[in-house]
Amino acid sequence: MLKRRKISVIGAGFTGATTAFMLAQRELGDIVLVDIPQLENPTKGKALDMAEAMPVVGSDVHVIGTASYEDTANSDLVIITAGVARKPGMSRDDLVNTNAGIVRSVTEQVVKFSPNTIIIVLSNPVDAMTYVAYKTSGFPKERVIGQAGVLDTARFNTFVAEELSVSVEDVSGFVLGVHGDDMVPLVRYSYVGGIPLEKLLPKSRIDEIVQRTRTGGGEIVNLLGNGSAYYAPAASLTQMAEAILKDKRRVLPAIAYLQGEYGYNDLFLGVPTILGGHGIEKIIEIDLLPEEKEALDKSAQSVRNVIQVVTAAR
Ligand SMILES: NC(=O)c1ccc[n+]([C@@H]2O[C@H](COP(=O)([O-])OP(=O)(O)OC[C@H]3O[C@@H](n4cnc5c(N)ncnc54)[C@H](O)[C@@H]3O)[C@@H](O)[C@H]2O)c1
Ligand SMILES: O=C(O)C[C@H](O)C(=O)O
Repeated sequence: MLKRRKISVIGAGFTGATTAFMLAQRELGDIVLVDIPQLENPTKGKALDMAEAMPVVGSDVHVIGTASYEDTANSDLVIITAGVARKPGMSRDDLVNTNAGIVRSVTEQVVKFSPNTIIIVLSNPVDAMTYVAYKTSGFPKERVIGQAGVLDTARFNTFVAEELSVSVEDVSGFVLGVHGDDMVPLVRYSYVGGIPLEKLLPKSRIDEIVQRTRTGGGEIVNLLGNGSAYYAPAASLTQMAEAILKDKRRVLPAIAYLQGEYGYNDLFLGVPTILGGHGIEKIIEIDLLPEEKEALDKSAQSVRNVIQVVTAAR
């Protein structure tokens, strides 16, 4: 008999609820949506509403809402979205002190009830929050992963597809590094239908798209006015979850623990990975030109600066 998969989504706010719904719609597993005790009823309400959509979308999964981590026991996958989101004028790094405490306490509970699970972290500043989850969990490195690159690459792909008036399916961008303004969109490794992007657009236009990608999260924060993006982040988490739960071995950018790869140690940073049933199956190392490595070094340094804040505060 096939075993039903269990996915817990911690944080039932904009990204958590949207992710739970996308996962349920895709029939990837039973969903446990968790938030704080003060929000138990709204969390139950969101979950019940989603469950009642399943007959319409034709998906046989259970969705429950709860404030009790016992309900998350033996999850195959846990997605952490708990924490505060930034407002206009803030950087993601401004969230570090509040969210480090939340991610630490959530991870402790997750690990207590699901010692064999895989964790994907979304909470910002996500590179450092993935580090916090890793250190708190004591899990092997392949089972703690951060989401950034799928979203940042999706933004890049969106802008390129719009510019060239082609299908988004044919654009294959490549964004590495920190989830922040120092991220590294690698134009040299970006293609449209197999054709190098540099052959299709002038450098000046590509530079504008790179800059818009770097500040893509902030563009949405400014438009929303109170909160940050959630549809594209939820879609990105769903793609990563599917790769893991179906052991697809997808080649996707993810925030991974580096031990020597790209010349960095004891650091979480966005790199190309193979995502499969064990989590990060492999980190792919690619050749970088000196200026690309310099940009990645800057990215790595900005993650280190935030990690320092987290470790100094302990
Ligand atoms: N990495 C990325 O690409 C990316 C993308 C989007 C959002 N984010 C980040 O994800 C986080 C969530 O964003 P959002 O838009 O869903 O925010 P939100 O405010 O809508 O939801 C956050 C939820 O977390 C809950 N929460 C707080 N403390 C908790 C705890 N201890 N246990 C359980 N739940 C708790 C809150 O009650 C709230 O419901 C933010 O930090 C945001 O910056 C990251
Ligand atoms: O921009 C944010 O604060 C949220 C998220 O990291 C994003 O990129 O949309």
